[in-house]
Amino acid sequence: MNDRLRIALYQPDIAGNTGTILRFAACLGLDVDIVEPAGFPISDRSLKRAGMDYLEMARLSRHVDWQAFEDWRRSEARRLVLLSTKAATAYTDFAFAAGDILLFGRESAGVPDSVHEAVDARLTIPMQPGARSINVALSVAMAAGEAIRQLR
Ligand SMILES: C[S@@+](CC[C@H](N)C(=O)[O-])C[C@H]1O[C@@H](n2cnc3c(N)ncnc32)[C@H](O)[C@@H]1O
Repeated sequence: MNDRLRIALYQPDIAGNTGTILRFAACLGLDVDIVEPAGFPISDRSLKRAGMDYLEMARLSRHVDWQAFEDWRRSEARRLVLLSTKAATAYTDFAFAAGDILLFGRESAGVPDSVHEAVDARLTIPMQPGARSINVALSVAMAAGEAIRQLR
């Protein structure tokens, strides 16, 4: 196993967000996992528009479903760290480690309870009272930015 940070997207359903995240990850040297099914084909025009030519640089692994992703992750002995609006620990209070996978939920529904329970840690980005959630690509940038800051 290499010690790069990874970004995992659970069944993403907005192609433009995934393209933005793939561009971000390519620029920063992060690997990306997509846990399928996604709500769009990987050839989607919005994904290509947001990811631009950075898609060619992106290190993307696709997993056919959650079980396939989990089997692979356990074989690599990587920690899985979920970013969730329902977590109690602030992402800035967590000690990230090399090789961690930061997991983000789908835009429409986050992750199911079974996934919430399967992870090693659950973190939140504190928001103002009444705010529901941050765009998933922005939450990737915030959490990955903090992990990179700690591990630099
Ligand atoms: C648009 S949000 C999902 C909203 C969904 N209705 C829910 O209740 O989870 C998409 C993903 O972005 C991440 N996210 C958004 N805001 C967040 C926050 N304040 N803290 C941590 N993660 C957040 C989470 O991974 C979330 O599953």
